Amino acid sequence: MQGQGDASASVTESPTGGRLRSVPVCKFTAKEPKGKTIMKKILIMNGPNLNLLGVREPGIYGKSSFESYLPTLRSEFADVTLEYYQSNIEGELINKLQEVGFSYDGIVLNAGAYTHTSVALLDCIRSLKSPVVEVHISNVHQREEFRHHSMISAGCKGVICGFGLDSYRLAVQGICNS
Ligand SMILES: O=C1C[C@@](O)(C(=O)O)C[C@@H](O)[C@@H]1O
Repeated sequence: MQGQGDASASVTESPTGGRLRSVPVCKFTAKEPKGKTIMKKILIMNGPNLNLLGVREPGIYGKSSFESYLPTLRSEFADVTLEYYQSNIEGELINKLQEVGFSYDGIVLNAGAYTHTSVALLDCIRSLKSPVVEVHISNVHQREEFRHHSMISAGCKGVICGFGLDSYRLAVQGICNS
């Protein structure tokens, strides 16, 4: 928590007659009134084709849309503001990451197929202050070989895959715990 500092320096006589300059002291006062809790802010971001969850390959990704899962997730983290953003466009994902990535407590990112291709997303993630957790619904390591490599993992705090939509809950929990 940040507070407003009141820095002051003073000069005193030392026992040996010399003059001592004291180190400036910061007296911090909490900005928030007592009892007010500050909600953590986490963005959940889905990349291309994840707007089709529930419709797209249900045998792999399940039968629920993300929008229908979100209220359950929010109710499990009542003390966290969980925002949601989806785009099929790489540049839009980057714009959003840059917008929130210097102030939010964390980002849960399922970059979809951009996971396996996007140097631009990796560069962006590496530029941010907020921790990013990479998420996949499916276990990408049990699937085609081109899904085994992630371009973005190296910039992420952690990776969760293979737990269906529960992967998102585990990622939010991971951010809250760290
Ligand atoms: O779009 C997706 C979804 C995915 O990220 C997953 O959540 O399992 C796995 C990716 O390989 C794929 O391109």
